[in-house]
Amino acid sequence: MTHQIPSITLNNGVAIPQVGFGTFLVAEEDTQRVVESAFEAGYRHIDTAAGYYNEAGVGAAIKASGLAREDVFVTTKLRNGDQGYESTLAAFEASRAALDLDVVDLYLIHWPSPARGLYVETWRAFEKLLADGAVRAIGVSNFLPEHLTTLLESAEVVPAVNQIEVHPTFQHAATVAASRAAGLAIEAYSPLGRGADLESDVVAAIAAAHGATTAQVVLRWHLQQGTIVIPKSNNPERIAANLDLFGFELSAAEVALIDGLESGKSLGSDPATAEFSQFR
Ligand SMILES: NC(=O)C1=CN([C@@H]2O[C@H](COP(=O)(O)OP(=O)(O)OC[C@H]3O[C@@H](n4cnc5c(N)ncnc54)[C@H](OP(=O)(O)O)[C@@H]3O)[C@@H](O)[C@H]2O)C=CC1
Ligand SMILES: O=C(O)C(=O)[C@@H](O)[C@H](O)C(=O)CO
Repeated sequence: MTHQIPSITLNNGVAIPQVGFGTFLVAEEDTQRVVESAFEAGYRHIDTAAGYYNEAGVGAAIKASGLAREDVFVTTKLRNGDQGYESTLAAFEASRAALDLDVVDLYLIHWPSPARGLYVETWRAFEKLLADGAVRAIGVSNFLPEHLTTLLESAEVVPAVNQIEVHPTFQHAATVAASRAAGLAIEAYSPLGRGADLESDVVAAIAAAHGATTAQVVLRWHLQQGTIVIPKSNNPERIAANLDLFGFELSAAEVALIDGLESGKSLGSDPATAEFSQFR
């Protein structure tokens, strides 16, 4: 099945496919196979991170796929423990080598890690990587409005994206609004609520009305708000189905019903305090 995946144009003119494939918890030894199957299903945007320890598998899949480099969009992220000017530049080189790429499409500060007090200095290194042409776009992840405000006070380049937890039961409205107001695109991580939001009766009823899966309905809800999504699955049928999103449209009333599922309960960690040992 081939899909026409729409792109979002970032604030520096770079186009990012609106649906990408997430690779958190895909083991290094499985990554090449899983990412190759994502390419076969039609994905052209892969989301990895130094802290996922699978960048080499992503790079191997790109090589094995035979796809033209310009047809694949790769995001990776800086580990918390690598924040700082020189350490960021060194960590980027390690990621670039693991991915076996000359240029990374999008590089993100994975978490603000405010206890370290280094994200502003780290951003200066990101700006250098962008100026040097080593990356096509730079952005942040898990930045709350207060972190964006601090960063923007001294940033020369406005981040292109904020990759944050967004799904029907946790819509993160204040952070989405602050990010969009500053010109950042929103990338929703855990877009399916790690599978939990698919259990909703509201979503199930809408899915039945469209002859779609619950995951397709939730992903359409994101897409119709201009949000970039990076669902993850290890299951080949779900990998394919999660990209088959362009044969139906939710009505405004259906979107509003899903909006009503907000619970305020995050499934992840609080960016104000999270540090993460695996991202040391
Ligand atoms: N920047 C950050 O801090 C973070 C970034 N991320 C990124 O976002 C990606 C996605 O987020 P993630 O937390 O994995 O959560 P998702 O919302 O993508 O949910 C993944 C879960 O949903 C299940 N699932 C996927 N598709 C379907 C389907 N069609 N029907 C039923 N169940 C389904 C998967 O199971 P199965 O595999 O069995 O299909 C898996 O258990 C990550 O892989 C990572 O790349 C995630 C967290 C934090
Ligand atoms: O997946 C990521 O990118 C994350 O940062 C999180 O999933 C984080 O590692 C976490 O939630 C650990 O429990």
